[in-house]
Amino acid sequence: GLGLSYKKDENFGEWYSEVVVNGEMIEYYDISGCYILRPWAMSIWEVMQTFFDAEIKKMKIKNCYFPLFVSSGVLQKEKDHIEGFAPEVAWVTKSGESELEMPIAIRPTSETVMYPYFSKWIRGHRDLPLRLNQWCNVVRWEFSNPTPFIRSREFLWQEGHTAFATKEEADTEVLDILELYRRIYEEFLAVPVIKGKKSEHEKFAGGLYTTTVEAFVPNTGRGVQGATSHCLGQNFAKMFEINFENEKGEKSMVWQNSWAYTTRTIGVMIMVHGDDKGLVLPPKVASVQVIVIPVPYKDADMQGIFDACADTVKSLNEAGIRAEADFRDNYSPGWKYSNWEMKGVPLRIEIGPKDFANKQVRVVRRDNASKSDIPMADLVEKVKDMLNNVQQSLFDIATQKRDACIQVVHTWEEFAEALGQKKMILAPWCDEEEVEKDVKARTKGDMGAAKSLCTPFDQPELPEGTLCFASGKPAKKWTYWGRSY
Ligand SMILES: O=C(C[C@H]1NCCC[C@H]1O)Cn1cnc2c(c1=O)CCCC2
Ligand SMILES: [Mg+2]
Repeated sequence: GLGLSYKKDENFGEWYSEVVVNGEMIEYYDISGCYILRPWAMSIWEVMQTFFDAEIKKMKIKNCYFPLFVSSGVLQKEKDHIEGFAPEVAWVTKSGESELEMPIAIRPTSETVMYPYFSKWIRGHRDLPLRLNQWCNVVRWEFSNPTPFIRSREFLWQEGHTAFATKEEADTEVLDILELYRRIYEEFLAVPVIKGKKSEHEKFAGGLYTTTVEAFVPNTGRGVQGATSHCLGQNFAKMFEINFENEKGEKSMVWQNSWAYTTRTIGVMIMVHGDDKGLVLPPKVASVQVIVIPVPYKDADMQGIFDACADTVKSLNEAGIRAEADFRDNYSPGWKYSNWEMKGVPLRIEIGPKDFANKQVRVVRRDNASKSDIPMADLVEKVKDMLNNVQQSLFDIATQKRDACIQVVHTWEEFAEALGQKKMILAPWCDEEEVEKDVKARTKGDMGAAKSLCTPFDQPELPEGTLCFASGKPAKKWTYWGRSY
């Protein structure tokens, strides 16, 4: 039938797999871990891309495109960068029937593709800052359970790669980009995130430090890294000899950043807002914000009703609202209601004989199913307000639900209990990597181990003498912990 056969709160994994297909976002593909992004998903990616691309252009960052393929020698150049990840790298070994002389890697990320050319292009301080971005796909042959949008073997992203003369400039840009990522989640996807720094153990090994926006999925009690903005320090400059002559004529290495967000953003939004009727799309990213449906009646003036629907769509479109009408004559209104609810369209407008006679329309909100009758004369303003209310309400409710999952703890017992309750845990930590590894070891299990998610920039008060929840040593900071994707 039309509805979902799994409930979000009972079978989350099955609910998610079903809702991404029934909502016409994803089609499963015959290669495991690879998915077809249908237009209903691609349009969301494009809304975010339009915003982010415009913002980085304001920062004088330029788009480029580097090859998909990486030669083996270059890829192996940075051992710690690749060491832990080697099994994830996909290789081309043949063309047709013949073996390639040298296997060629498919980019899992583009540091090693780009940086030999950064070295060639950057000679003097006038060549700095060099700030490039590319919108592309990358391939990582993941083995843990593939999940549409959240963990796939190929995904779309943007990857920014920048080089500066000073660390200060790099540090500033890291946070400027992280703020854009926060805006993507909170202003577009209506998903609350926490800005913070990754631990030494969780950061990108090739970099100096990693900042992150951390989201959380209440249903699974798992944190999810929403996007990352790294300062690479001078590590890659050393490796790839990216030097410049500064104003004093001295030769020095550049300071670099790299930053990315991916199509994982869409999966997080679905997990947070979706319900048992299907997707629930925040208006900002919905390619159809309002669907207008004629409600036929046996001897009613249907032409008048169809015209009213067309006029409604026209006036909404002229006001910049993405509206469509569903005139398909082979489906009942009831079928259409369920179909567009499954696809998560924020507002539905019904126009039947009574509405038409009273020069009003019936508006139904997808997020809370509330109904209201609006005079046609006030329609555009009222719909604009309703769309803003839906956007804000989705964010407020998601924030309340996320906050309800946060548990502050001081001892291991409290930590273990909160973990069992699928919480995101805020705990005082001594900031020692050995202790972090110990937490992972002590929480290993079939649900996956707990790990540090981030040390929030917004630090609560840490009273003198507070002890680390895991080691009992003097705590240095408050850190979020939990299971993650
Ligand atoms: O990709 C990065 C760092 C950086 N890459 C560029 C964009 C920002 C940020 O993601 C880390 N990383 C993750 N995953 C992998 C690699 C890797 O370098 C390399 C090998 C395959 C898997
Ligand atoms: Mg990975």
